[in-house]
This record gives sequence, C-alpha cells and structure tokens, in this order.
Amino acid sequence: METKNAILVKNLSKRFGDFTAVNAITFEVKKGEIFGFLGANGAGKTTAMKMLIGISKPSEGTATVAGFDVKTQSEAVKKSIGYMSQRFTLYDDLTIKENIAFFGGIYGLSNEKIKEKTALLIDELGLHDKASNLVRSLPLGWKQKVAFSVALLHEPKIVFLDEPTGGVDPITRRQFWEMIYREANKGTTIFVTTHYMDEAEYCDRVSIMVEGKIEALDSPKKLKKQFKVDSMNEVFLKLARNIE
Ligand SMILES: Nc1ncnc2c1ncn2[C@@H]1O[C@H](COP(=O)(O)OP(=O)(O)OP(=O)(O)O)[C@@H](O)[C@H]1O
Repeated sequence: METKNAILVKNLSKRFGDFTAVNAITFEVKKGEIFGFLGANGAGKTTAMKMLIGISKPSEGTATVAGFDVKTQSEAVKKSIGYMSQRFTLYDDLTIKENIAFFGGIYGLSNEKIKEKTALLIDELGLHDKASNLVRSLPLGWKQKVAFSVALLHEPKIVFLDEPTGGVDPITRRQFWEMIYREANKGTTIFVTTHYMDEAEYCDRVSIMVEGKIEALDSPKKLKKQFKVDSMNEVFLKLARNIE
C-alpha cells in the first residue's frame, strides 16, 4: 500500500532484562524528509535504529519501514534501506573501486550496473586519481563520503546514517551535508543521528530522545520557538536540564 510515510513507529519499546532502553516511542518520517534523531549518549538512539533496520526485535510496539513490518518482514526492510555508521564503513584493505564492486555485489547489482555506478560515483566525488588507492590511505572525511555513496549504490528508498560525520572537520561535514541534501532532493528519505547541533539545524524535523523517550519532535524552527531559544544546542540543553 502506498503511503506518504517512509517510517511509521508506534509505541516501540526495547527492554534488556529490567532496563528499558527504548520506552514506547511513537513517530513517523515522511518520504523524502531529512529526519534528525538526537539524544545524549545512552538515550537509546542506536537501540531504536537497530530495531528499525531489522536487526533487533522490538519488545513491544510496531514499526514499518518502507512499508514493511520490522518484526515479520525484516529481510524486505534490509533490502529497501541503506545504512552507514561511523563504526561500520568500508574495507580499509580494499581500494575505492574494489569496495564499490564488493558492496555492489552484496546488494545484488549486475557487473554492468557496478561499472556504471563506479564511474558515476568516482566522477561525482572527483576521485579519479584516487580510485585505485587503498581506502586506508584516505582521510576520514573522504572515507565517510565514499561510504555514504556506497550505502546508496542499490538506490534505497531510505538511508540510515548513524553519526556519519563523527570526528570529521567542519568543512568536510558541510560537504557531507550537501551530499545528503542532493540525495533527499531525489526523494530518498534520510534518517540521521548526530551529536553536532549545527547539523540538527539542517534537518527538516528533529526528534530528541531522553532516557528512552522522545521528549520533543518538530522542525528546528518550531522547536526553537517552543523552547524560546535561538539555537538547537539551547533546545537540547534545556531538555536535558528539565529531565535532571
Ligand atoms: N545489548 C544490550 N544489553 C544491555 N543494555 C544495552 C544493550 N544495548 C544497549 N544497552 C543500553 O541501552 C541504553 C541505550 O543505549 P544506546 O546505545 O541505544 O544509546 P545511544 O543513544 O545510541 O547512545 P550513543 O550516542 O552513546 O551511541 C544504554 O544505557 C546502554 O547501556
């Protein structure tokens, strides 16, 4: 069934023994939206994201991603999404070209398609002189840009980015966000976690998780108005203080 939502989450919870890491969260992400998923360390973001990408079973509640139920159709979910995190990116011992070929193969692309995508990706990123270099030799910011492009090789409808710009310099972070905008403009939904509050300002809407619950969710503009502050950083600090 065609819906306007890319992600639909209802009362989703995850418990580890007596501890509730994600506590009945409810939200939706519209198609083509850049959705920022924020929260302090340990708030439950990664745990929630793992349920949405179909690798961790919810304790309670429901979620559909690209129209598929994360509990009962996790394989279909995995095929419809791209995923990239700071921790899981590319293979350091393979060249850029080899990484593209390797991941293209995993995503089930034909050799012809892989060739076409490789040329396009190298062109877009201006990596002609580096395409045959080992990924190990690239600066972190470049690795992240290539990893993002690789996560999009199979043209997923939704891409999950878990702190994609962690440790990267501000100029490269800005370039990375230009790539995110370009992709969102093509209609791809972006679900992104970040610790950088300037990046929260770039999102269409932002949710802020505190101790397993979503405590705020709106556009950066409306959140700043709601909390009577000038920046997302202040929104974040105010929320954290309210809970203490
Ligand atoms: N497998 C697990 N078993 C027990 N507790 C867990 C498990 N995974 C996560 N937790 C706990 O759940 C809570 C939320 O962790 P989670 O990694 O989702 O937070 P986060 O918001 O992603 O934090 P960060 O920004 O540091 O990545 C933490 O208290 C963590 O210790």
